[in-house]
Amino acid sequence: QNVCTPADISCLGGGGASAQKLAGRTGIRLATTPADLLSTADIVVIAFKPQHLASVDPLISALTAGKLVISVLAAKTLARLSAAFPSARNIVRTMPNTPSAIGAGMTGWCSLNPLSDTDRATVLTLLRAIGKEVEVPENQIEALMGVSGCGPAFVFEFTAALREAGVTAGLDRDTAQMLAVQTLLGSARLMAETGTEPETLRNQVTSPNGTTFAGLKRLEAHNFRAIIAETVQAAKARAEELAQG
Ligand SMILES: NC(=O)C1=CN([C@@H]2O[C@H](COP(=O)(O)OP(=O)(O)OC[C@H]3O[C@@H](n4cnc5c(N)ncnc54)[C@H](OP(=O)(O)O)[C@@H]3O)[C@@H](O)[C@H]2O)C=CC1
Ligand SMILES: O=C(O)[C@@H]1CCC=N1
Repeated sequence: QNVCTPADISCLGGGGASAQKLAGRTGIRLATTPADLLSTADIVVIAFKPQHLASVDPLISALTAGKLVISVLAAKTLARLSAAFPSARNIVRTMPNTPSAIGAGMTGWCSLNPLSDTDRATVLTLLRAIGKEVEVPENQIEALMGVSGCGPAFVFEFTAALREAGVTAGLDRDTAQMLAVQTLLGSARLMAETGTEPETLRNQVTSPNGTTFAGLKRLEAHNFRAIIAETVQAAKARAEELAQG
C-alpha cells in the first residue's frame, strides 16, 4: 500500500526457505543473523509459530531493547511477550487474519502500555495497510480470534459446503464454485458498503413462503446459529487454553 518501501524492511526466517522466498518476491532485505536484522530496525514484527517463542527469546530479547515489538502470535499474552522482550519500548499484540494478504484483513490489537502518538500512528498505518483494525482490551482478543482470526476458515468451509450443495443439486463443480464465491463476495460487499444489518438484507431476499424462506427454515431447524455460536466458542476456549500454556 506504499506506506513504506521494500528498502525499509528486513526479514529473517527460522532456517527454512520462507524468508528467502519472501525477500526474492518483494525486494525486502534478507538479514543473515538476528543482530544483522535488528541493528538498524526500530520496529520488530514477530510472526513465527507461538511454540517457537521460548527458543527465540535468548537470541533476540536483548536486541529488542528500546524497540517497538509487534506480535502476531496467537495465544501469547502481553505478559508473556513482556517477559520475552523486557526492554522493548512497547509491545503490541495483534490478531490479524489471512485476507490481509490482499489488503482486506481484519486485525484486532492491544498494547502493553499506552502507545506514544508516534507509535500509535505507525501501528495504525501498518495495520490499515493490510485492512481494517480495531483496538480491543486484551481480555477480548480470544473472542475476536474466534470471530475474525479463525473466521476465514469457517467462511471457506461454508463456501465449500455451498459449492458441494450446488453440485448435489445438479450443477457442475466449476459453475457451483463460481456461484458460491461470487455470492459470498457480493453479499459481503453489500453488507460492508451499505452498512445494513445482515438480518435486514436477509429479509430483503426472503419472499413470504418463497424459496429462500424454505431454505432458511432448514437452517433454523438444524440450529444454524447455535452451531456457529458453538464453533466460535470452541475456538475461543482453545485460544484461552493455549494462552495458559
Ligand atoms: N494463519 C492465520 O490465519 C493466523 C496466524 N497467526 C499467527 O501467525 C504466526 C505465523 O503463522 P503462519 O504464518 O501460519 O506460520 P508459518 O509456519 O507459515 O510461518 C512461520 C514462520 O516462522 C519462521 N520461523 C520458524 N522458526 C523461527 C525462528 N526460530 N526464528 C524466526 N523465524 C522463525 C518460519 O521460517 P522458516 O521457513 O525459515 O522456518 C516461517 O517464516 C503464528 O504465530 C500464528 O499464531 C495469527 C493470526 C492468524
Ligand atoms: O488456528 C490458529 O491457531 C491461528 C490463529 C488464528 C487463526 N489461525
